[in-house]
Amino acid sequence: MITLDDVTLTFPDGDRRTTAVDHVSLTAHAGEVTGITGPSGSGKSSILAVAATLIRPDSGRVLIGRAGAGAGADMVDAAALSRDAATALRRERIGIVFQQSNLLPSLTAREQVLVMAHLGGGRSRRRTAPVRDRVDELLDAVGLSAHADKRPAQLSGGQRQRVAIARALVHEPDVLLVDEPTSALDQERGAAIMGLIARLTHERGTATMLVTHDMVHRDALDELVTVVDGRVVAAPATTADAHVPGRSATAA
Ligand SMILES: Nc1ncnc2c1ncn2[C@@H]1O[C@H](COP(=O)(O)OP(=O)(O)OP(=O)(O)O)[C@@H](O)[C@H]1O
Repeated sequence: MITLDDVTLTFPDGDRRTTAVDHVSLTAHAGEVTGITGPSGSGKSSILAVAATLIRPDSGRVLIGRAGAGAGADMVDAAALSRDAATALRRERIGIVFQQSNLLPSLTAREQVLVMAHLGGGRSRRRTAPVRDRVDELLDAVGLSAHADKRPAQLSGGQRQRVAIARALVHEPDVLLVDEPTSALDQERGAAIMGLIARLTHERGTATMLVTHDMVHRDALDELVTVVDGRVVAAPATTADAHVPGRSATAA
């Protein structure tokens, strides 16, 4: 799981500071997709950057723990780590999928994932499996076995996102952070990517935090947090009892 505990983040803004994240507390549980939504500029990407240890917050804790670890035994406060230790934590325990898939143009789909598997430590719980087997298993899991030898230019936008997802999962991270995964996709491909993220999250037990402004894909989220002006305005709700404005109108 990952917990942001009373996190505040400000940025310099002329001679004052802008508060991008304002005392935010939220948790993404293992095996669940927690969506973060809200208007443009509300702080969604900033929350994700703090969760990813890419930006250190002004205050608050970023607690990361392994799925199944009892009573916080394996919890680390990423916000309190040195830069090097945060980098190591990110490599080993956090997978990140950005809006654009950021693939290397010269590498095939398989090579993109292999490179990531060889980079950094990682501490796969299935270390016994050779790296190549793990990579091929992941490519299969994201539905890309038939395209493993293609380069990004030969893949569709949705296929490129699938490679990015496989790459983010190759270390079997505790936490998966996903920023607007459907922004470059049409609705059908977007729904397929969201369904894939939900399935892999449930199967692999990752604590997935996913930024989206698009409630079309609400059903793929287990929980939903709404952020306005850097603050959480709606507590996480389960799929069963969440009321999403406009959802019933869409269904009608
Ligand atoms: N690097 C930065 N330097 C200064 N201000 C920043 C920086 N990054 C974000 N901000 C400010 O912090 C606030 C939150 O921005 P953020 O990008 O987190 O919002 P967002 O909800 O992800 O927006 P969008 O949906 O448009 O991507 C905004 O006021 C933005 O201008």
